[in-house]
Amino acid sequence: MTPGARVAAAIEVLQEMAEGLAAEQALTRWARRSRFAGSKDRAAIRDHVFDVLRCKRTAAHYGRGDSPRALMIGLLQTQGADLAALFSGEGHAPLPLVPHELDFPAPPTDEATVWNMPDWLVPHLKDSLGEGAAQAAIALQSRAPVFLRVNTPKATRSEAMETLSEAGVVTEPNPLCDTALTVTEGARKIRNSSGYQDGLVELQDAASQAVVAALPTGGRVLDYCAGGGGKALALAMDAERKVFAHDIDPRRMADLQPRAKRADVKITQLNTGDLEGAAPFDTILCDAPCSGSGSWRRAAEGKWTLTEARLAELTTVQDAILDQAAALLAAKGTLAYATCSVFRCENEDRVAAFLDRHQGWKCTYQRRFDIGPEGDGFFTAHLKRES
Ligand SMILES: C[S@@+](CC[C@H](N)C(=O)[O-])C[C@H]1O[C@@H](n2cnc3c(N)ncnc32)[C@H](O)[C@@H]1O
Repeated sequence: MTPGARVAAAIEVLQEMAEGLAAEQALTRWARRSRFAGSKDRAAIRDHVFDVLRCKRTAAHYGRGDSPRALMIGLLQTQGADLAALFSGEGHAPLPLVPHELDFPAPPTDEATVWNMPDWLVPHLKDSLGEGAAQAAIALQSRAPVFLRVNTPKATRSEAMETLSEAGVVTEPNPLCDTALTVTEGARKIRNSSGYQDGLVELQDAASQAVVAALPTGGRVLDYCAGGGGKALALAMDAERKVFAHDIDPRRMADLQPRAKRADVKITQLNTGDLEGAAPFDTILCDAPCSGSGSWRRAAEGKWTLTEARLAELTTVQDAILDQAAALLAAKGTLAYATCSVFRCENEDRVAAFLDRHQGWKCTYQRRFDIGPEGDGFFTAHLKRES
C-alpha cells in the first residue's frame, strides 16, 4: 500500500469508530476485509489511528473539525507530513485537500486542547500531579516505549538481551527494575523471537514490574485481581513464593496456565468461593481496576470514554476490593494496593480512606511512578496491621 492509501484506510477505520466500534474491533474488521494489506501496512494504519486517539483535540483543532478526514489532516499537519503527497487522490489515496482544508489555524491556546483531554480531566490531573500535570498530559500524547520482563528462572538479563539481539530485538536495561528491559529497536519482531517464544521474556511495563519487585519475598502470595496474570507471573519468578491467582471474572485468567507453562513457573488459580478456605495469605496484591490513566499512551480510548461517574464508581470498587482482601491476610501480612492510574482519587485517597475505615493499620510504603520513557504511570502502597 502507498502511504496515501494507508491514510485512506486509517480514515475508514476512524469512520467505523465514529459509528460505535472500539479501535481494536474496527482495525480487526478492516484487516479482515483487506487481505491485500501486509503486516507493515496494518502496523502503519494502526499507528495513524492510535496517534489520532492520543491527540484528538489538537488534530481536530488543526483539521478544523472532528470528521475522520479532518482528524487525519490535523494529525498529519502536526507531524509535519507532506499533505499534498498523501492526499493526492491517486490510486487509493484520499482526495486532494480543498482550499479551506489548507487554511491551518494558529496553535491552540486552551489547556484541554493543548493537553489533549476532555475539559473535566484537567483539574483532576492538576489536583493529582500539581506541577507534574503538564508533563504527564504531554507524555500521554506519544507512543509508549515497549518494555519486557526477563523471566529470571529461565535467563539472566544479559542472556535475554543477547538472545533477543540475535532476532533483531535491541534492548537496554531499564532503571526501574532489575528484570526490566526497554526495547530500542525491533519491537515488532518480539513475538516471533525465540527469546519470547521460549519464555525468556514477557511483555510487561517496567513500572508494573517495579510494583511486584517492591513486595516481600517468599510466602503465600495472592494476586487478588489477576486479570491476564502479568503480575502473578512476575510474582512466581520467586521460587520461595507459593503464588495464587484470583479474579472476579475467571475468564480473564484464561491464558494464565499456558503462559505459566511457557515461563516454567507454577500458579494456582482460585475461584472467589475458594478464597476463604485458602486464606490466610502472607502477601495480597490488589492490582485494582482503575481508570488506566497511567497507561493511556497504550489505551488512548480510555482518555475519551472515562466519565466522572465512572471514576467515582471505580473508587467504590477499589475500596471494596481492599476491604475484601484485608480479611484474607495473615496477621503480619502485607496488603499491597496498585493502580495504573495517576489520579489521587484512585491512589493516595484510597489508602487514606482504608486507614480511616481500618483502625490499627498503617501504610509502610508508597510510591508513584510518572508516565515517561522509563515506564507507565503507576501507584502502589503497602498496608500492614500495627503490631
Ligand atoms: C488492572 S486489572 C488486573 C491486571 C493484572 N493484574 C495484570 O497485571 O495483568 C484489574 C482486574 O480486576 C478484576 N476485578 C474487578 N473487580 C474485582 C473484584 N471485586 N475482585 C477481584 N477482581 C476484580 C478485573 O476483572 C480485572 O481483571
